[in-house]
Amino acid sequence: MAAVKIDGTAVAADVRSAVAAAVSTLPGQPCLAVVLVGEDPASEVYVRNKVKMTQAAGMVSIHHRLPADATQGEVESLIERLNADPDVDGILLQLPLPKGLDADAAIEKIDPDKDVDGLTEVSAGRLSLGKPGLRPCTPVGSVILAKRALGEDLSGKHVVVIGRSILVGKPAALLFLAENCTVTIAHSRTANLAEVCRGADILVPAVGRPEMVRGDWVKPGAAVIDVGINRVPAPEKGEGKTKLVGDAHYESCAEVAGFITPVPGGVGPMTIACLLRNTVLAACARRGWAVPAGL
Ligand SMILES: Nc1nc2c(c(=O)[nH]1)N[C@@H](CN(C=O)c1ccc(C(=O)N[C@@H](CCC(=O)O)C(=O)O)cc1)CN2
Repeated sequence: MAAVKIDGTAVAADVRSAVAAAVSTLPGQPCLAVVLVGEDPASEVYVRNKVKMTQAAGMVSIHHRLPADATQGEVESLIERLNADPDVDGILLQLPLPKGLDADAAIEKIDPDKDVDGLTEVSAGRLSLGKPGLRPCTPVGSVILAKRALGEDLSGKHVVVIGRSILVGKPAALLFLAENCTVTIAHSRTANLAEVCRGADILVPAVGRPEMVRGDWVKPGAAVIDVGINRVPAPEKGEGKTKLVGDAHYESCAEVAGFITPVPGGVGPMTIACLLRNTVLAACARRGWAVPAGL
């Protein structure tokens, strides 16, 4: 039987609606500042969408652009200005940064209470200690989609996350652990990777290797939450054309899985929706507002 497709675009729209409804009940407007350095075309699109969706949710959007030859000092002093600005609730530094800039050092300058990407060491520490804090957006989106597939209670499910990146793999593993799942982090040195994956009730490929996970890696009925977004050549669409594929080979995995997220239209759209949610949570925590119900 073919897997049920989990429509991340629709779930993300639900999350954005819940954010907009929550914002309309707040005593003020949360504000998100997005910093884009350079002219990476994909980043331009993501930032444009972030600005548009922030405004559509009733929040204030500030967009700062720096040239590709901006210095580390210029990036960090902009972040420090945004830290000091009482009107700014969330700061997002769009990644990747142009070559020559140190993204980790720049991220570390972000006030953890405004770290709506959940990427600072303080945010990572809060997550690993199970303390309240802002959580990385894509991993949060992955957990929400897993719950849409399998129900709110994920306790006891065996989750295999493939990949150990700071942006996705490690925080996703910790978030599933917080849901009382049994979590395995697999990676490039994992022995018998296919066999490890076949043990998963929830399989989360997050390695950036196009269509690496095949149907025979999937336990019948499992949920595949595909975090990979890879642009690959698509000669079938014409010369020089490309398409997006996940880290899972959709057709073969869908034959075996119970649920699967597509690419595009799966985890990707959840990233911005969860960013908007984090901005509201950051604003409530900083300004002493109660978190509206439904968030
Ligand atoms: N500071 C950050 N930088 C980056 C992050 C991040 O979470 N924080 N993630 C990615 C880019 N990203 C948001 O910034 C992002 C990626 C993908 C999508 C998305 O909706 N993808 C669509 C396909 C879009 C397309 O056609 O190209 C999908 O999967 O359906 C949204 C946001 C790296 N940088």
